Amino acid sequence: MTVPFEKYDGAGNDFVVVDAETASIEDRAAFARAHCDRETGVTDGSGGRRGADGVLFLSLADDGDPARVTMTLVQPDGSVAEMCGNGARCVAAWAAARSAGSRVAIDTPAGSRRAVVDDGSVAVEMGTPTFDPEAVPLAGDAPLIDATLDELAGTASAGLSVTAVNTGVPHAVVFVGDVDAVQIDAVAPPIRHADAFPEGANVTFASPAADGFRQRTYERGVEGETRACGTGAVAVAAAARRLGRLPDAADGGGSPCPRRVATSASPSPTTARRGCAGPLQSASRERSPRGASRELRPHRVPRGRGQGGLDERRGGRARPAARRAPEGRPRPPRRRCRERPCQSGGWQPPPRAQHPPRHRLAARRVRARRRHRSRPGACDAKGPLAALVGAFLAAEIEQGTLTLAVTPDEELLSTGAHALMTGEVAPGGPGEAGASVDPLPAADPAPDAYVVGEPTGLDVCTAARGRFEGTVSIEGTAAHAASPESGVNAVSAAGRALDALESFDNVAAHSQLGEATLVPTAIEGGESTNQVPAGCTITVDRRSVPPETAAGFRRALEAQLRRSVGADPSVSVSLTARETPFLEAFATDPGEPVVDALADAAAAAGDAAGFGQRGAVRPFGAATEASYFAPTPTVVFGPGHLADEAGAVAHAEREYVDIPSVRAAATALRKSTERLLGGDSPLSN
Ligand SMILES: N[C@H](CCC[C@H](N)C(=O)O)C(=O)O
Repeated sequence: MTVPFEKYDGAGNDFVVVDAETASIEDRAAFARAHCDRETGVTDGSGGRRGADGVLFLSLADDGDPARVTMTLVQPDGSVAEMCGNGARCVAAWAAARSAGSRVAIDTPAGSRRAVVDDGSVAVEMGTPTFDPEAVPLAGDAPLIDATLDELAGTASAGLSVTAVNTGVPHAVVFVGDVDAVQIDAVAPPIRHADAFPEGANVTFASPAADGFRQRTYERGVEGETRACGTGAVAVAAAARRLGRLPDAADGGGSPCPRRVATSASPSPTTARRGCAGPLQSASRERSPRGASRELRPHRVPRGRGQGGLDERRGGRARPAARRAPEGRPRPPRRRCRERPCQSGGWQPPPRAQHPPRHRLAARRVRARRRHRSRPGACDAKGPLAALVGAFLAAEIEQGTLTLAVTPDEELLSTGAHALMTGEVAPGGPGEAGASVDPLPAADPAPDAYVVGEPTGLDVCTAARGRFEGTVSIEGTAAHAASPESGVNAVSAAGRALDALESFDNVAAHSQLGEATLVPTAIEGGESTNQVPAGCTITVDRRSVPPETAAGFRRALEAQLRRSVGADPSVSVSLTARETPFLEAFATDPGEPVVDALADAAAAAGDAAGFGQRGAVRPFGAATEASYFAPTPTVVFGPGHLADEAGAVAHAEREYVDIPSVRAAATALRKSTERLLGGDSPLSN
């Protein structure tokens, strides 16, 4: 049998291209193994390279704009790759040459990708890179960010720092001083086959260059180095951004990192920029070596100009902000407890707060008018912050470390908490351009517990639902409404999709949080009243319960919708992109010492202040960043209420907090801290 083929080259990645509509090949893996071989494989007779980096089997749908093509890349070892950046560019050029328009929709196993072919140059939408361990995929349940793998000890790749990212396919990105000096055939295979990557990984080395990075990739499926790799280029950009290795933005601000990254027609290095603004501060208290001093100091601050206690003369490290007098006790073993209230836009005194004379405070409330949606007021979360600061300053601790961290942007993207926990300053996050911070969990020893400040009415909240927003995209084929059979109606298919959303049942009811919910909140489709609509999107709001993650939800929903809607039209689900992790569901075991200690102390303080029964252990009713700190035991606690008998309080014009409840919260936090960091601490280490 003779199989017609073409040979395409994308930035150095070369592919055999076979039109799957005209050539039917039974064993695609055997075909690819035979014809991609660099010694004995195909040649196009023009003196070019023998063999290929893979075979692209392509099916072009009948006319449409954009042209729609299904791409299957079978690699030299017979495996199928979910995505290939340079392959996709070749596919776009191939499809555009066979259709009228310049726009192409490429269906890959990793999802649908749009491409534009313009005068010989091809730009392909590359999707959103993810470090989510489930999506990479990784064997463990923590992201792999600039970390060494123990299992590489004794191999040629021992000690290399790896960052795992999925850009359609998994990549292990390794930054080195000089990519040209890397013995890639020796160094890459141990990483490519590491147990950490249950489905293997492409291994991409990168080193800084004048205008970006130089890159070399050892490809899974090729089992060798290729001359270029599009998903690898995106992986370098994503990892560089995550690790703060991108050059500063020229203007020192803004967020020029694109959400979507397109490979260009030339094999140029990848560059991207970022900028950040706003403070991130935290403070630690611990015994000095002689047990003598306590200090309040910025614990971690961004490198850069002197905001938030920075001192350039000290190489950008924090300078002490305040000290307290020596106490002269011996230093016991270190132990940490973290406290972290969040505040959008940095901490500010409550706008128009009233400060009556001290002796009259008990009967008065601080009222604050919200001037802007992103500036929460008195109870969300200035009251909780005041209580945490009060407790932090007053607590008598006998052992361990108590840290107060104040981070901005809780209401929107949680860039402050994200930086605190990962060391990564997301675009638009706190600090200067190119900032980095010391991640809190890297402290030695790691934290035992976190208390997140929120208005809980002095109750101890141990769980909360997560919140994700996603878009269901249905893509059919447009046709004249007079002959509907010649099209594929995306709006009709949306009916089947809505039914499937009703019955979506991915996760069992949670003991503390009950059922997850899934609500379609917006729907859009069709362009003209006499046309079979080709596209329809449904926006969905998911309130999740453990153990569901955002990535798991997306995958499960897409699978269910594909089952319900069928193959044509195509259905995909994407999560609304954000620069920081989603606020996922969290649940702390109510038996944890931090829960007990705070519940007892809150009950006593509430009682003493005449508030009646307080300190109940219950779920929190609003979104919270607590999942950023979990699975370390985390509780949400503070004075004030999200709503009272007269209606909404938090985020409302009438937002207020009772000063006596701020005092009671501070007392509860102080007493519970003293119990947790006292001589008879119930903490285990
Ligand atoms: N070998 C890769 C896929 C090809 C990626 C590459 N050629 C690109 O340009 O993105 C894998 O199995 O994951």
